[in-house]
Amino acid sequence: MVSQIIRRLALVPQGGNTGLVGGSVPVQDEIILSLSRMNKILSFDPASGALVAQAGCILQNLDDHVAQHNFLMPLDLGAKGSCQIGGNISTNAGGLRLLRYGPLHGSVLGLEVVLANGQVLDLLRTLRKDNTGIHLKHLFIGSEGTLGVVTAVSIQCAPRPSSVQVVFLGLESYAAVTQVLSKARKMLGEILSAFEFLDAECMRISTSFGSVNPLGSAPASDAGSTQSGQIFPFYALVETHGSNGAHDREKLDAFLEAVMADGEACDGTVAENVHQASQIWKIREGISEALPHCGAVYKYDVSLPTPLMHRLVEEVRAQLAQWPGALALGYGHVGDGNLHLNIVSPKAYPDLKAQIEPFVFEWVSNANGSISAEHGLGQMKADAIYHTQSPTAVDVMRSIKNLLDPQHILNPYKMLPKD
Ligand SMILES: O=C(O)CC[C@@H](O)C(=O)O
Ligand SMILES: [Zn+2]
Repeated sequence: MVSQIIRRLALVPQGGNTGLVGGSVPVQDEIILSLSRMNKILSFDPASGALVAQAGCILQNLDDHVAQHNFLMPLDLGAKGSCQIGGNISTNAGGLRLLRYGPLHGSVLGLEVVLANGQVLDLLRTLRKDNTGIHLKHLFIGSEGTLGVVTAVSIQCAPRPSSVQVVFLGLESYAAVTQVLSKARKMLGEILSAFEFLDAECMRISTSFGSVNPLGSAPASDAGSTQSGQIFPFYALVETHGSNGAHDREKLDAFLEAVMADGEACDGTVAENVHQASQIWKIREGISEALPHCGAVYKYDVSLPTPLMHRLVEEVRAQLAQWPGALALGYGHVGDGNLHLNIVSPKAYPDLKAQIEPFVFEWVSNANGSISAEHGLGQMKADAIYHTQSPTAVDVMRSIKNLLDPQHILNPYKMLPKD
């Protein structure tokens, strides 16, 4: 660190390098600072659930560790087998169960951070409550390694649920997805742990690359669906985490019965075992992995008011006719108002991105949404920050950057726009 200050060499902190906006990839000649060998678990307190670990620990390994004490990491991502906790913190990763366990700003108890001047900022406490001045840890959660390098973390784990239930529903419209979401919030309340949706295009792509649609080959349901065996316009994956299997199942059955009886869902299935549950999750988690097999992929990760989420996909779709073979698909964390809009095309059309991207960003901005819900800005979206943040907010961010990293040696060219 000291020699870097003298030479002012720029560096890019890198964890599992699983990000989607180029935040951990050098732009010019920055040195990659890999955290991979800082992979020690420092302590776990089974009374409070506080875990202290170095930044290079892989999320899955941490979850396996706390599982021995019947706890669970408060975040879960498709990339859990390779992403690292330091990267998760630095990007404020959201993931599949934010709906239940909240954002990292709530569960991170403390951090150790190396500053640009080489000082170690020790904020590695395990306290739930600590109102002694400004909560500095929040500056480093989600600032993508531009203000300091996170080297260790203390995080609040949640009790591991003894009962996990997964339901998969086929629906006729996006409006039905939002109605079923309201019903899930009401009827499943405190046990609801995830509510994800995908459209028919996603189902087609995910099943072409190995996932199995549990509603695709099922016999007609009790609700009299005539559509089993076909692809529904929309699907919802609903998961519960609870502590009493019989009660949770009772609640889930009542929920399923209600959404069928009210005509909101056309078909549905409950996973009867862990294998079936993971097959259902594979449909959802497999989308992102399957997309690159379809050709060029343009990715958007936006926050929108829930009722508007799929309208954006439809409006983008209406514009794609001029690029033969290009498809827009929508899926994501509908319970968190987070849409993953992806466009795939058999070949890369240089003008597609140039025309569609401003349209998407302006649409999101007009709807008071965010152009980056959970993936961050990295190098790919940094210049789009003004679509979500005001010039005053960006000025404050720049001032903080200049204060903590006056030489701009920490992850330069990321998160903040060029001008
Ligand atoms: O690839 C994407 O667009 C989303 C990736 C990830 O955030 C997910 O929720 O699967
Ligand atoms: Zn996501």
